[in-house]
Amino acid sequence: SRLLGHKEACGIYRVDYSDDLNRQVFYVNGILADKDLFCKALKFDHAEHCVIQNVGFQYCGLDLLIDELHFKSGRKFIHKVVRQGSNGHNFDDTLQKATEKHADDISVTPKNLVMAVPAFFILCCGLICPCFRSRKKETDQSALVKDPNSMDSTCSLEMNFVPEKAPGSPLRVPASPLRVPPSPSRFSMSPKLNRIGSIHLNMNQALKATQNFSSSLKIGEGGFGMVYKAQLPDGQTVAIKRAKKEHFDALSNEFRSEVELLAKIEHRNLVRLLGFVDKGNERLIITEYVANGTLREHLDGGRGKILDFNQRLEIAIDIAHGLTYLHLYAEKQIIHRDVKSSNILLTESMRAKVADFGFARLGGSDADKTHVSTQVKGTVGYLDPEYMKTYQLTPKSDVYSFGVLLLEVLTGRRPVELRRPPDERVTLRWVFRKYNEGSVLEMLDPQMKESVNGEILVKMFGLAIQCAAPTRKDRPDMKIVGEQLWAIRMDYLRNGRRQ
Ligand SMILES: Nc1ncnc2c1ncn2[C@@H]1O[C@H](COP(=O)(O)OP(=O)(O)OP(=O)(O)O)[C@@H](O)[C@H]1O
Repeated sequence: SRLLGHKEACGIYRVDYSDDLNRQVFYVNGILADKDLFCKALKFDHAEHCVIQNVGFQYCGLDLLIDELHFKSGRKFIHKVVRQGSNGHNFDDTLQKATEKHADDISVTPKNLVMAVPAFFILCCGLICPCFRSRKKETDQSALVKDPNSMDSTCSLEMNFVPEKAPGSPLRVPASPLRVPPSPSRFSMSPKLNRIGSIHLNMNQALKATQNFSSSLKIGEGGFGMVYKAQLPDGQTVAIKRAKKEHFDALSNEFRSEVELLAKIEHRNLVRLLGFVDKGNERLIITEYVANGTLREHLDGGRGKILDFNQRLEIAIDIAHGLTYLHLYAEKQIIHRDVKSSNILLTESMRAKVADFGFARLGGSDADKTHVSTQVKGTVGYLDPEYMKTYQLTPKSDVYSFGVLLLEVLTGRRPVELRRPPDERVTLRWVFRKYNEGSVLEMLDPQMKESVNGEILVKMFGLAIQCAAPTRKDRPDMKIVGEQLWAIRMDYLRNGRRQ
């Protein structure tokens, strides 16, 4: 048998484990796995004469090998070993896919995460400024490499509106070309958008629906501007986002991007675009109204009842499904770019919808194109460090943000909490340390009174950490994340509640 050092290629599977405080956690190709699968992978590699240091043979009936190995005392984490594999089935298929994709990669080791996290922290501190938000101006470099498909390169978007002086015209205008006045201006109707059958409001109608943008109907405010709850004559309640005037120039691309992207998608876990107004000094987006506030508000306890664990799991699954749709099933791949808890809206039945596509970008459409080069946008604390470094945007940037968000869901903490002691300020860093110490129970949101089985928590935290891996190739696809969460939920419902 060969004794391998780090990063040497051998075997089909990359196997990792940790056994802090007698809690064993197994991974195969960076994905949480049960012991059987772990041992299967390990034995396979062993049969291939690939033996790795500290890999947990003792759990798999391979004790004879232990003497050959130089086990260190205390915590053990290991790694790396990848080679082209053979076809498997079920979970093996996933592993196989991951194996092929990760061939040259460094996996999420404590070592490289520990190295990445201070860098992440430094970045956070550098970017934190007055608000926790970074919307960097486009750099020369990114402008040069900008993808032609990027929304930023759209010169003008023709917008859709009904003439303002159409007395008595219904607010909901059926999509009919006959209603579309041809207009030479850049605000004229887009045939493509008109076909989607959105609600079309003119400014008078929008003013009426929002009672002149009454502060009593204001439901929120974001970077884009104010958001109002509005009632249409047919009784339908909608949300209307109104751009701040001073941001018109800066927001024009964002506005167009949001309208175009939202217009194309329909999924129960994504906030639906219903209409838009782009007229003179006003830019409005009309979306479905989601009644129960943001996920962040619920985590902060600002909505009364504290989310229970099952609700948190369902919310995480909903978000994963919404993002999977954007990444895989939308007409064109869409990368959200601003996945965060304040962009998740909850319905009355506590189902989650992903909102705010203001930063969204179309992903690479060519088969061989893996990323879009674009300006860095998003929110500090959620930003993929690799994207910040390379300007290369892929769906894995959303996976990273989702990982950070999942930690919020589990701990209730924000990604960065400056009022905490220094070693707890960056939630991801704190979680990683606690996770390695085997203290998962201590990380659970203290507002949540119920007890959750430690095994379930290990899986959840493990998945979140993996999503937030510093290198994108070590992060699972959103679809796999959804499947994993689903499996964890099944497990939880069967036997995850602690007595
Ligand atoms: N469709 C909606 N239904 C109900 N409430 C909404 C809707 N959209 C937004 N809101 C409310 O308005 C607030 C502001 O939303 P908005 O998307 O403009 O900003 P944000 O996401 O909080 O911040 P930013 O846009 O700067 O990232 C939200 O936090 C939410 O409370």
